[in-house]
Amino acid sequence: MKAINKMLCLVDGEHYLPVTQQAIDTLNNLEHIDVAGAVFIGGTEKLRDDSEETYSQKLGVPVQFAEDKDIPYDIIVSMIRQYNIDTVMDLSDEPILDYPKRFKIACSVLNEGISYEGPDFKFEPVSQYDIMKKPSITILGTGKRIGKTAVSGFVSRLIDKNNYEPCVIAMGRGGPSEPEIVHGEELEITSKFLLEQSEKGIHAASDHWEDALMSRILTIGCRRCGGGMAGEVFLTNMKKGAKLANEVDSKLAIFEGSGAAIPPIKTDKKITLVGANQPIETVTGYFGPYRISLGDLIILTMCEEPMASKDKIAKIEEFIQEINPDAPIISTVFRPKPLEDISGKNVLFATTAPEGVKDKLVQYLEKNYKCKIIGTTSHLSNRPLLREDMKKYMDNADVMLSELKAAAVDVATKDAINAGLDVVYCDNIPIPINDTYPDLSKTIINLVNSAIDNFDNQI
Ligand SMILES: Nc1ncnc2c1ncn2[C@@H]1O[C@H](COP(=O)(O)OP(=O)(O)OP(=O)(O)O)[C@@H](O)[C@H]1O
Ligand SMILES: O=C(O)[C@@H](COP(=O)(O)O)OP(=O)(O)O
Repeated sequence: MKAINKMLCLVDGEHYLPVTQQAIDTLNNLEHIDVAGAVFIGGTEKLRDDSEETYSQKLGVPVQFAEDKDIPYDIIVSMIRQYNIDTVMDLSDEPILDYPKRFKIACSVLNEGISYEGPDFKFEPVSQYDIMKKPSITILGTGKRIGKTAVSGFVSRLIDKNNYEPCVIAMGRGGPSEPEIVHGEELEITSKFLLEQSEKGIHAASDHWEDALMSRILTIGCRRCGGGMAGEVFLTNMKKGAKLANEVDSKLAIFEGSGAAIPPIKTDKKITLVGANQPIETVTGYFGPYRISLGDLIILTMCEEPMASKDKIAKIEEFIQEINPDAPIISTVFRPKPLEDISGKNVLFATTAPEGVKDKLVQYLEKNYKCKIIGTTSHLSNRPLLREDMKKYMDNADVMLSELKAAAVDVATKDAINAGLDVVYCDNIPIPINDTYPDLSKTIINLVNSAIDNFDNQI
């Protein structure tokens, strides 16, 4: 049986009161809707009386007024809680609400776990299915390639080393049709093995292969198609993957988002990744604040020039602090870490990192891994350009060093093996930009411990 939908309406004084009243009556006349209250969010053009009492009487529902000229985001949230609201219905419009204000309302409403609707839109909080029978965490992000897999690898290795026995469940747009277990803890995942997988038609650079190779733990690969503005996916088999995660030999599950899509599984704690390289409005506007508010720990990635200036990093940190004051924030950069010894070798380095940081990464590799980088390509995700770049340098290289992403297997690994090169894969390690931030490893262990406490307290 369908439950009654308790609504909170957003109204304004730019509408003539009888018009708003008709809209509320129309909603209330529907059997499944109960308008439990209204928030007067501003506007005086057609306002004849500005008392909460008169408005409440005329509209037939409790009304609260904005106390100042800005949109009363806090009153909307407090009324949602007070009246146990299911849906916020927007009966206002320009000029009181513009797009940025509506997104801000949407983030506040979705954060309360309810829907925000207007005449031609409906936003819903991301699905969170309650499946897990062991402690779990989520790693989600505000965009594509901002380092979820890199951080997930760092987290899994760290907690594995500390005997928490994690497994990782990843979903990707190249993931398998049935959730697939990869025993990273047992399998020897070599370049030849990955190439064999790729030749069977599998996306062998998919996130769960990367996780398994980089972290040497059990991973479960899932797929997803599409991603909504607030992080919902159109299709995924991650629910099945979560059930599998309950059964496998591990004590803690790490769910990894894909792009800006959020794993649809209810977990005990969440880490939100924010890319300092992203346009600032993607972080501070649209559904960036929603994702940031979901995090119990916020890791800012790519915090260096040319992706982000000091000023931009400070602005993002300040914004995060304002909207999610309880979550620790740690600003980081990534540095490459080859999985095998490449000292003394002539290396061709393939990455998806932007051209602008290439020189920094090359210097870092040469200094820390005593190799000679004789050529690089940042075209790992563009097969024709990658092939062209590889041809230029392959004759002089001993080793193909590549991230395990995009065309790393079907092009980089394949062509390198054919040319007689050794293939070594390369991880990306998050490193805090200075020591004013909380210690990354300790903060992650604290988060994992509180996820375990949270799980234990719910049993
Ligand atoms: N110093 C750096 N500066 C900028 N980008 C870097 C740097 N080092 C590595 N990168 C890039 O950061 C990205 C991290 O990718 P990763 O797969 O971890 O992100 P993701 O958020 O999991 O991506 P997806 O959305 O595909 O799941 C890679 O493209 C990598 O090349
Ligand atoms: O298909 C996958 O597993 C990932 C990784 O793809 P590549 O990095 O290998 O392209 O794609 P996602 O949908 O998360 O962007």
